[in-house]
Amino acid sequence: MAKKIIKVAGVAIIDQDKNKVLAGKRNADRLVGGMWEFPGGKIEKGETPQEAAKRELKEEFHDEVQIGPQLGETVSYEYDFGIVKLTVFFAKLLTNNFDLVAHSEVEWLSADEVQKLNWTPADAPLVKELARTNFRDIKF
Ligand SMILES: Nc1nc2c([nH]c(=O)n2[C@H]2C[C@H](O)[C@@H](COP(=O)(O)OP(=O)(O)OP(=O)(O)O)O2)c(=O)[nH]1
Repeated sequence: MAKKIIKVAGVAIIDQDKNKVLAGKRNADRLVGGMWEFPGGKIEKGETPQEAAKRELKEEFHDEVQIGPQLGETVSYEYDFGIVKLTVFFAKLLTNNFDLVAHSEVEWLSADEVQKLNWTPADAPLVKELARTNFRDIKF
């Protein structure tokens, strides 16, 4: 049987003063648990990827974000449970609650630190792109 396509939107939250990006560690009991990711989740019917990203941030951190340009290209990655199509946007925080609902921890990283974490395999090309980005250059 053909594998299920799972459309996902995530955010690379950046702090342009500190020139850092935020990574979240997925709660251990979730699919692909314990790995680092771009906070976000599945795009629901009728939502744009940007709307999904904003909604997920509200659900996962109880925070509002402003969505900026896309990071790299949409990534397609085949897991045993389906094919994830992941679109990630740069974003900045408009609030600072950081209630951890879906993550066990978060970390702010400079571009040369991003590759030290154990990211989900789908994220590899996006993390590579982050590693060569100056977050201060991102325009909102
Ligand atoms: N948010 C996010 N998901 C990712 C990344 N990389 C990656 O492979 N995924 C996968 C893991 C999941 O299979 C899927 C996202 O689903 P999710 O479990 O986060 O979605 P959700 O919050 O809408 O749903 P759920 O846990 O309630 O089922 O995409 C990433 O960087 N960020």
